[in-house]
Amino acid sequence: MNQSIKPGDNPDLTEERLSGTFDTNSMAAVIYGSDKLAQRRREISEAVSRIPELQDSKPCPFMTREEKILEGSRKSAILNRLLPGLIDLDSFEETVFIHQEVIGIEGHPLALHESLFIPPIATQGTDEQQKKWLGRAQRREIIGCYAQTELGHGSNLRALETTATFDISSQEFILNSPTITSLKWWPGALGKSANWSIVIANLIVHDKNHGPHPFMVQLRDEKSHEPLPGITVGDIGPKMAFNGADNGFLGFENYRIPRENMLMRHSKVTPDGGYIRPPHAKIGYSGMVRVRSRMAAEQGLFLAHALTIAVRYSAIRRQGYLEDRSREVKVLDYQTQQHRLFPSIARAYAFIFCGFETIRLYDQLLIDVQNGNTSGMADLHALTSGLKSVVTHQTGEGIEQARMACGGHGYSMASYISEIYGVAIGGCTYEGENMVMLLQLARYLVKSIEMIQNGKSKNLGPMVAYLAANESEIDLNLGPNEYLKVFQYAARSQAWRATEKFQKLRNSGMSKEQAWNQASVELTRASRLHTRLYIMSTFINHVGSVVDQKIKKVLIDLLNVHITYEVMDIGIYVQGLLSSDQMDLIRNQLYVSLETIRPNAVSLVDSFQISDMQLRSVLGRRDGNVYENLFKWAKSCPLNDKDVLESVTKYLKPMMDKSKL
Ligand SMILES: CCCCCCCCCCCCCCCCC/C=C/C(=O)SCCNC(=O)CCNC(=O)[C@H](O)C(C)(C)COP(=O)(O)OP(=O)(O)OC[C@H]1O[C@@H](n2cnc3c(N)ncnc32)[C@H](O)[C@@H]1OP(=O)(O)O
Ligand SMILES: Cc1cc2nc3c(=O)[nH]c(=O)nc-3n(C[C@H](O)[C@H](O)[C@H](O)COP(=O)(O)OP(=O)(O)OC[C@H]3O[C@@H](n4cnc5c(N)ncnc54)[C@H](O)[C@@H]3O)c2cc1C
Repeated sequence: MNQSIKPGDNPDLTEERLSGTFDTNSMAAVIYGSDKLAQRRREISEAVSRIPELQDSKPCPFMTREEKILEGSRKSAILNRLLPGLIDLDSFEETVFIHQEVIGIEGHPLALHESLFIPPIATQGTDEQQKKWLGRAQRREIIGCYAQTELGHGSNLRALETTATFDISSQEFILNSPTITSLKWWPGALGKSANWSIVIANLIVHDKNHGPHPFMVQLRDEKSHEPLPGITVGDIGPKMAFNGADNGFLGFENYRIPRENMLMRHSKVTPDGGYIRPPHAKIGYSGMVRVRSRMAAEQGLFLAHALTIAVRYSAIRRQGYLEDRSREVKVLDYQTQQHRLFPSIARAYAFIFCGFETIRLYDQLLIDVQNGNTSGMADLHALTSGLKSVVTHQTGEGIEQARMACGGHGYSMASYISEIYGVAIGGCTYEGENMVMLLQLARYLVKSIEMIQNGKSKNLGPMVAYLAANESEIDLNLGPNEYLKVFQYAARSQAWRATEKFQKLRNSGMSKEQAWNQASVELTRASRLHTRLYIMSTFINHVGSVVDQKIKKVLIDLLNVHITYEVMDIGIYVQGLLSSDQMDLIRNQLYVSLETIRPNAVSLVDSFQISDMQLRSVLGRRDGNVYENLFKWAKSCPLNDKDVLESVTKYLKPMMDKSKL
C-alpha cells in the first residue's frame, strides 16, 4: 500500500500509487534503518507542519540573499526554543532532519555548528575542554564554525599558513595570518553569524612547526557581536547555491588565546613548551573523515529529492503518443525517460544504504580511537575518500538528468532542482576536492597491489582482497554475484594497469612525484571502479538482509536495474572478459528491468517520504496538482506585483518612443 494517496490528488499520480506492489512505510523503514527512525521522521514533519511560525514566509527562489539568511536565523532561533518538545536532543540525525525540514537545503547560520564545530570539541577536546564548551555549544549560547581552508590553500593542508605560536611567558598562543593567501576563506557561518570557531593553524613551539592543529577561538564579542581586536572577518559573497549560509573570511593579527584553547585530547603542549605527539599523525584530520563518512547518505538524499520531483512530475506530464492516439501518454512511459531516471533511483537507494554503513563504520572507529586503537583509520580514510568523490559526482549527474527529464519546467526555479543541484555539487569540492580524494584512495590501492607483488596477499583487508584474485571467465547465468565478479574484474584490472604504469615510470628513472602525476588519470579511474564495486557489493548485501518479502522483491528489481546499468556503463573495462553476445544479453536485461520497475517507480520515490515543505518544489508536490500551482507560483513572483515596471517606464518605453518614425 502506498501511504501517500489522498483525496483530491491528481488521478494520474493516484493511479501510479495504486499500481505499487509494496507498503511505502515498510520501504521507508528499510531506507532509514528501522521502522522507529522512519516513524520519527514522519512525526517530526507532521509536528512541524502544524507550527505556523516555522513555515516559509515566501518561496525561497523569491528571496534575496539577505532575506534567506534572515529567514534561516529566524527559524533557527524559534527551533532552538521549540526543539526540546519536538526532537530527541541527543540525536544528531533528528537535529539535522528538523533543520532540513524547516529551513531547507540552502544553508543556515547553524548548519556547520552541529556538523563541524561540536564534533571536534566532543572528539578532540579533553574532558575539561568538553566541560567548558560542549554544553554552551549544545545550548547554542555560542555559535561556531570550522575554519581550515585559506584563500591560497585548501586541498594541501600541509601548506596552510596560519600560525599559532606558543608564548611560554604568557602561556598563550599567538595567532597570525602572515599573508593575504593565509586568510581563512570559505568556512560556513563564519561571515556574519558565528562568534566562535575551531581554527586549524600550524602549531609552533620553540620555533618548531608541528603542522596543523585545532584551536578553539573566540571571534566576536559575546555581547556586541563585534569582531574582537586582532580579528578581521566578513562574508565572501554570493555563491552558485547554498546562499542561506554566510561563508566567510578571517584574518588574525597577533591574536592571543590561552594555552588551554588548543584541543588537547590527542596532541598536547605542556606549560613548559613540551609537545606530546598524537597516537596517529592524521588524527587531527578525523573531523573531515566524520563529515565524509556522512556524505554518501546525505548525497543519496539530495538525489532522492531530485528524483521525487522528476518521477512524480513524469507521471502527471503527458506528451506525445504511444499506441493510443486518443490521449497523450505519461512521459514516464517512454523508455528513454525510464533509462534517464530509474538507474538514478537505484543509485539513490544504493548511496543511502552504503552511507548508513559508513556512518556505522565511523562510529565504531571513534570508539576504537578513544580506546587507543587507531589501526582502522587508514582503511576508513581510503574508503570515505573514494565514496565522497564517486557519490557526489554521480549525484550531480543524476540531478542534472532529473532536471532535463522535467523539460522546460525543470529549468524553472519552481522545480527547485537547480538549487538541489547547486547545493549537492558543492560536495564535489568541499571536504576534499574529488580528484585529490580519489588520489588518496589510489595510494591505498597501489600499496595493496605492492603487498600482493611482495607475496603478502594474506595481509590484505577484506575490501581489497579481490585485487589478488584471478578471474578470467564469467558464467553469464547472471545473478548479482556474477555481476559483482564482472565488476571485480574491471576494478582489479584497472588497479593493476594504473599501478604498473606508475611503477614503469618509476623504473624509467622518474621521480616518485612525477611518475604519480603521469599515472594519475589511470589511478583515479582505478579508485572510481573500486568505489563503485564497494557500492554495488553493499547494495547486494543490504538487499540480501531484507526480511519483508514484498519489499525484498522490489529491491531485487531495483538491484537488477543497478547492476545491469553499472556493468553497461563500464563496458570498456570488461571487453577482455565479456563477449559482445554477453554484453547484448546484459543490455537486454537492463531494458527488461526498466519495464519491471515501472509500476513501482512512484512508490519507490514516495518511500523517501520527503514532505512538501522540505521538497519546496511545485513540480514535485505530493498531490501532483502541478499546473494550477505553477500558475499560482508565477503570479506570486514579485515582478508581477506591478503591471508596468520602472525598467519599462525609465528605459524601454523612452527607447521605443524615440524609435518611432
Ligand atoms: C536534501 C537532502 C537532505 C539530506 C540531509 C543532509 C543534511 C546535510 C545538508 C548539508 C548541506 C551542505 C553543507 C555544506 C557543508 C560544507 C562543509 C565543508 C567543510 C569543509 O570543506 S572543511 C575543509 C575540508 N578540507 C579538506 O578536506 C582538505 C583535503 N585535504 C586533506 O584532507 C589532506 O591535505 C590530504 C589527505 C589530501 C593530504 O594530507 P597530507 O599531505 O597530510 O598527507 P599525505 O597525502 O602525504 O598522506 C600521508 C599519509 O596519511 C594518510 N592520511 C591522510 N589523511 C588521513 C586520514 N584522515 N586518516 C588516516 N590517514 C590519513 C594518507 O593516506 C597517507 O598514508 P600513506 O600510508 O603514507 O599512503
Ligand atoms: C560550499 C562550500 C563550503 C565549504 N565550507 C568550508 C568550511 O566550512 N570550512 C573550511 O575550512 N572550508 C570550507 N570549504 C572549502 C573546501 O574545503 C575547499 O574548497 C576544498 O577542500 C578544495 O580546496 P581548494 O578550494 O583549495 O581547491 P584546489 O586545491 O585549489 O583545487 C583546484 C584544482 O586543483 C586540483 N588539485 C589540487 N591539488 C591537487 C593534487 N595534489 N593532485 C591533483 N590535482 C590537484 C583539484 O583537483 C582541482 O581541480 C567549503 C567549500 C565549499 C565549496
